[in-house]
Amino acid sequence: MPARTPRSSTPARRTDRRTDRRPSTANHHGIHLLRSGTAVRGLVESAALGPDSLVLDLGAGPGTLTAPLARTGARVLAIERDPGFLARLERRFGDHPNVRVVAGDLTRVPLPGRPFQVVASIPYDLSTLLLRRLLTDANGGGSSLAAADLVIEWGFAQRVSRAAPRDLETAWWGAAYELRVVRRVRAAAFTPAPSVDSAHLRVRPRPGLTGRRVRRLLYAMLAEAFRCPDQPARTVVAEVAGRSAAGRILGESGLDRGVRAGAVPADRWAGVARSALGLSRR
Ligand SMILES: C[S@@+](CC[C@H](N)C(=O)[O-])C[C@H]1O[C@@H](n2cnc3c(N)ncnc32)[C@H](O)[C@@H]1O
Repeated sequence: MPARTPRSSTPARRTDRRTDRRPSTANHHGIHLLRSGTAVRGLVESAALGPDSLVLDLGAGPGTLTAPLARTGARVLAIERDPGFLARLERRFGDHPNVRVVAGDLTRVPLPGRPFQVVASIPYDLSTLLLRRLLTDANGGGSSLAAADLVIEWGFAQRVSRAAPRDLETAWWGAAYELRVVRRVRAAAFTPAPSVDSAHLRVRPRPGLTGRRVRRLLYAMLAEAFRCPDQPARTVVAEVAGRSAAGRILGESGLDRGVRAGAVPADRWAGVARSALGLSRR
């Protein structure tokens, strides 16, 4: 895929602000297009799409992912805001029966109301914002995301997929969703190559966490745990679920009595919340 200089000033694949690292590429728009067939195939296969699926290609560029997504038979929304890329997408997919090219800004384009998947190589600088848009919050607000396979900056992927997250927001994401790095996507897999590697991040909602009560309880525990990560997890559970139940809940969840709240893996908190409500942990 030849490098192409878009006409707009789109800040596409720039490093997420939290990392302070910036691609050193000469491409002043910072747009890095996927050119690795392995990475593209890995994303599309992981998504396991079929004719009933609705999939969003967020930041579709020239259609590198849009084309293999369309071949699965899924309905594809290719969302892009760069006029040059949009014209190219229209030329390629304007007559395609299951592709709709959407001119829109990823920060505010309306997301579908029905369950949808995302397969996309998203702009680095929108990574946090897009996860916030896609992943549901403790009150069930957010989108109808069923699954996502994303190419994001390696460091950001490591941060959000840590077993023991360091902040409340990533702990919530890790508790409510399985966030797994499937593979490293080397800088050379893009043209032009950015200065940092990327990752294929697989995002799937964890089963058994759809109810409002369990989500609220889970969030309350995480909030208490991250208010003071050095306190024992037992204190957190006692605070939220009651002192008398704390021992039983910890035992059922297989957590050591003395473990620090900040050291408990995010997915274990999901099990704790389910135990606290008398739900089975699987
Ligand atoms: C990393 S490139 C990926 C392009 C293509 N999907 C690929 O894999 O080669 C990110 C794309 O997002 C687009 N983009 C950046 N910011 C955007 C925004 N706010 N709204 C819509 N598209 C945006 C860029 O124009 C660019 O095409």
